[in-house]
Amino acid sequence: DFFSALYKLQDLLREEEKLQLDLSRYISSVQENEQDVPLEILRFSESLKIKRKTINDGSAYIEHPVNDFHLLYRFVVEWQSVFDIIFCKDCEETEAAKDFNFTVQLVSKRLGLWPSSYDLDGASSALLRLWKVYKLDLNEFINGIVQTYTADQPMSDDEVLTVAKFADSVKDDYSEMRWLKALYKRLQTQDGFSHSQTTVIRVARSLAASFYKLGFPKKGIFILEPFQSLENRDINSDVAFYLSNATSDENETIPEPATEDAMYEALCREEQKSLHELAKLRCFLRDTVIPYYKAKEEVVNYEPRIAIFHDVISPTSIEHLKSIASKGLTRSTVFLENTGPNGQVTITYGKQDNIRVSQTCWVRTDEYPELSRLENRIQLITGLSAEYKPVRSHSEKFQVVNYGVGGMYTAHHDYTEYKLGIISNPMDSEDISTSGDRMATWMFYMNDVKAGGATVFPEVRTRIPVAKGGAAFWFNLRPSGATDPRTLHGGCPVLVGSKWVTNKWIREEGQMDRRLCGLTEDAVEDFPKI
Ligand SMILES: O=C(O)CCC(=O)C(=O)O
Ligand SMILES: [Fe+2]
Repeated sequence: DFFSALYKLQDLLREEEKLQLDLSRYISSVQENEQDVPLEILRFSESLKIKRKTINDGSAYIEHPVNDFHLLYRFVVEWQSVFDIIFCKDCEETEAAKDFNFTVQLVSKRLGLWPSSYDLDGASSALLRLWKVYKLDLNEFINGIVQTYTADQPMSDDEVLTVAKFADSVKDDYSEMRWLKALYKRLQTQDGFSHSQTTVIRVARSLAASFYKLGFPKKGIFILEPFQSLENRDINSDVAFYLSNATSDENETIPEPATEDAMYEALCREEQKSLHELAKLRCFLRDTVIPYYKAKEEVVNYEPRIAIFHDVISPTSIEHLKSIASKGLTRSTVFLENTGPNGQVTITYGKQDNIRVSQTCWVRTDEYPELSRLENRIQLITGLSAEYKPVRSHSEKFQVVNYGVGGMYTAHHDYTEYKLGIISNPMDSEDISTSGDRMATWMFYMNDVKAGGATVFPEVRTRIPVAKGGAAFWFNLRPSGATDPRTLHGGCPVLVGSKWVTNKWIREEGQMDRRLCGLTEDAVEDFPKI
C-alpha cells in the first residue's frame, strides 16, 4: 500500500514525471497528424503541467496530507481515465498511442503495483483521521491549509466528495455529513459559473440524505428548499420522503460521536498534565560509569518513570540506520488477540492492521557490527544490557520504523507476557524465543516531525514531543517482573512531514544482576534523587 510509505509516494511522484512528458509527446504527435486530441486529455495535461511546476525534488510536496491525496487521486482516478480514453476498446491503435502505452507499461512495471481504490481508501481514511484527531478546521483543511503548511492546491470538489463517499462506505455518517456540508458551503460561496447546477443539486441531495441518516430529516428538507421551485422530480420525492419521516422534536445540533480513545487524541493535540504536575518534572545529568559522560535526562513522568535522553544518537548514525532500513521497509504488523465464541483466545502473529500504519525494518547487529556502539550507549545510560546475540539475546534487533503522513500507532503495551526460558511465540527465532518479556523500551527519535507524531501515554497523561537525536526510555515491567499497564502508549498520527524512530526492546534475559527485583512485590526503582 502506498499511503503508509513516503518512499512509495516519492516513487509515484518520480514516475508521474515520465508519464507527463510522454503524454505531452503523445499530444504533439497526434496534433502533428492533424488529428484532434480529446478535450479532457488536453485539459488534464495542461493542469498537470501547472501542478507539477511547483514540485522540486518532491520531498516537501509529499509531506503535506492534502498533496499526498492529490497524488494518489491522480493515479487512481485521473490517469486512469486518460488511459481509458487513449486506449479505448474500439479505437484504432495509432503509433502515438502505442508509444504512450509502452511508457505506461514501463512505469507500471517499475511501480510493481498500480495504486488502486484500496490505496485511495487508505488516503481518505488518513485525511479523516487527521481531521478528527487534530480537530482541524474543515473549511481550511479542504482548501489545503494545515496550521502554517499549505498544500500546492486546494482539494477539488470531486476529491472532497471522494472522502465523503469513503466515510459513507465505512458507516461514518457524521463525517460524511460534515464533509458534504463543507463542500456544499464551498459550492454556494463560489461564483455560479464554476459549477454546473447538477453538481450543486447532487451534493445537496447527498447532504440531505446524510442528515436523514443521522436522524435529522428536517435539516434535509431545509437544504433542499431552495431547489423546490425547480420542479425536479427527484428533489420533490426526497422532500416528500423526509417530510413523512419528520417529527416535531428535532434537536438543533447534531451530536458529534464520541472518539474511541479520547485521552490518546487529546494528548496528541497538546499536553494534558496540570501545571502543578508539570512544575514537578525535572531535567538533570545522569551519572554513568564513564566519569566524563553524563546523560541529559528529562523526566516526563515519575510513576512509572518515563524519561527522554537528549542527544544520544548522532546524525551520522541516524543516516546509517535509515539507509540500511530503506532497503527493507515493509508494512508494519502487530499481534492480534481474538476471543472466539467459546471464549478461547487465539493470537495471530504478524498481522497488518489499521491500528499500526507504518513501515518497519529489523536490523541485526551481527550483520552490521558497527551498530553495537548504539547498544553500548544504551547500556551505559540505562545500566541494562542491550547486547544483541543470535541465541538468547539480551535485546531484540533494532526495529527501524517509518511513518508517512497519517501514519500512527494507537495505544498499546509493548510487553508480550512471554516467560523467560519458555518458547511462547512459535514464530520467534532463536535469538529471542526464550529471552522473556520486553522488560524495557528504548526508542530513538531520528528526525523532527513538522506537525504531529508525538509519543503519548494516556494512562499517565504523558506526552513526548519528537526531537531528533533523543530517545525515550521506560520499563514495561515492574521490578518484580509483573507487567505495568500504566505504560500504555501510542504514536500520534503524523500531520505534516514524516517520522523515523528506532525501537530497541530490552528483554529479561541477561538483566538478572543489572536490574534487581526489590524486596517486595510492589518495589520500585531507586532512581537518583533530584
Ligand atoms: O512511534 C511512536 O512514537 C511509538 C512507537 C511504538 O510504541 C512502538 O513501535 O511500539
Ligand atoms: Fe510501543
